[in-house]
Parts: sequence; C-alpha cells; structure tokens
Amino acid sequence: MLLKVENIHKRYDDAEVLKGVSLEMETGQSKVIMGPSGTGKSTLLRCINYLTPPDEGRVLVEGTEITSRNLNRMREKLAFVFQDFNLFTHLRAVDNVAIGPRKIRGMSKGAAHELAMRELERVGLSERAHAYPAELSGGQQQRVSIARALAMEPKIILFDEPTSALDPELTGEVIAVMKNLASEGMTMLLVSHEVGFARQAADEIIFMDGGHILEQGPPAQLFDAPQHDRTRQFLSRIGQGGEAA
Ligand SMILES: Nc1ncnc2c1ncn2[C@@H]1O[C@H](COP(=O)(O)OP(=O)(O)OP(=O)(O)O)[C@@H](O)[C@H]1O
Repeated sequence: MLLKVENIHKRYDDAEVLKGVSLEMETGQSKVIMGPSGTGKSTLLRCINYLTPPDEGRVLVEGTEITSRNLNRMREKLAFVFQDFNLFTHLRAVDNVAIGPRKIRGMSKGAAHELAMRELERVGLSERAHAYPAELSGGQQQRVSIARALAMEPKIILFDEPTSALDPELTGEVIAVMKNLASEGMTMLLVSHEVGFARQAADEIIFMDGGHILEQGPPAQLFDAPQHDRTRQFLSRIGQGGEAA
C-alpha cells in the first residue's frame, strides 16, 4: 500500500474536526474527497502531510510512519497543491519550479533548471517559463504550482481545491492537466467538487460529513447510487441528481 492513513483525529479548541478518519491509496490511484463545507476535508489533506499535525492517528507512506524525526524526508514524497497557488511572487515561473529541486533535493542549478523546464512543458507552459506569477492567469499560475509539485518527483500529489479560486473559464485547463497526470499513473488525492474530473479520472470518491468518511466507492456508485441521505442531499445541492433513492 502506498499511503495508509489510520484513525486521524484533529481538534481545534472545542471542536473535533476529524473524528477518526482512515483511508488507503495504492500506486496510480486517484481519489477525490467531497462533502459539505466545514466537514474537515482540507484539514484531512493537511494532516496527511503534517502541514497540520494530527492529534491522534498515523500516516504511513510505503510502510514508513511519518514522525517528527523523518518529517522533512517523508514530506518530499507528498507534494501539495494549494487552492491559491502559493507561488513566490518575486520568482519567475521556472524558478518557482526549480527552487524545490535545488534547495530541498540538492540538485545543481543547471539540472534543477532543466527539470523545471521539462515539468513546465508537461503542464503546457514552457513558453511562459520566464513570466512572473503576476503576469500569468490564475489557471496558468495553478499549472506552475502543479509543475512545482511534479518537480519534487513525489509519490503522491495532494490537491486542496485546486480550481476553486479560479474563474470558471480557467478551470478547464487545470482539469485537463490533472486528467493527464491521472492517466499517466500519478497517484493523486484531491479535495475537489469538479464532478467531471471525478467521474472521468477518479478511481474512488470519498464522501466526508461531520469529520467522518460517510461512504466511499467508484464514481458511478457514489454519484448514481449513493447509500446515505446526506450524500444524496449534497449531490443534489451540487447539481448531481442524487435525490432519487
Ligand atoms: N486553523 C484553524 N483553526 C481553527 N479552526 C479551524 C482551522 N482550520 C479549520 N478550522 C475549522 O475546522 C472545520 C473544518 O475545516 P476544513 O477547512 O477542514 O473544512 P472543509 O471541509 O475543507 O471545508 P470547505 O469545503 O469550506 O473548505 C471548520 O469548522 C473550520 O472553521
């Protein structure tokens, strides 16, 4: 098993946001986490790579548990794509992608630059490599941040609502890149409400509600024959039928 998440709990002050969440991913799988606002989806994703340390539970990558001692090394296996891109505004696109390979993976300047150019090409942006983030559209900035994740050659990419900060006409180019990665066999865990992507590219949908995983299964099962009322209600709110029992 590539990723094993066991019984994660997370509390903020009085509120228990994650109430014992477990999931597993095999190499090459794509899974999409969906569910109502405030149910702990982003917190779960952040707990998986310890951006937010869980209060209880374990995360294992390739059988090795993440601990405070091995955190930096383990984190390199789990790249993270943020909703709002998080690019360095003072660095050109190519340097945003090259900085991780240089500073974290210890690559030479030339090798990191070459790798960054290859990853920008993979997301269709080699021609914009020398632009600063402010000179790029939101969709292009998100593609740079995907290239930055790829340049770390991670085992898994975690995406936290990668299209929700984008104007609707810019989501398509980011989804196309993510579909491509999924078809190339990249292991991907996303928090996303992009049903088109989820139906076509995900192996499994994980439906979260109230800090729990309520149900999970292949897209056809979860979208077309959900088991729980809460799932049906949510799907109907995002325009995916679901009210029919
Ligand atoms: N750093 C924090 N400090 C305190 N409370 C937090 C913090 N981060 C998240 N929360 C709370 O935890 C709960 C779950 O938040 P989270 O962002 O994980 O939900 P979500 O399912 O991803 O929601 P959304 O779809 O709206 O992004 C929310 O009530 C939120 O206000």
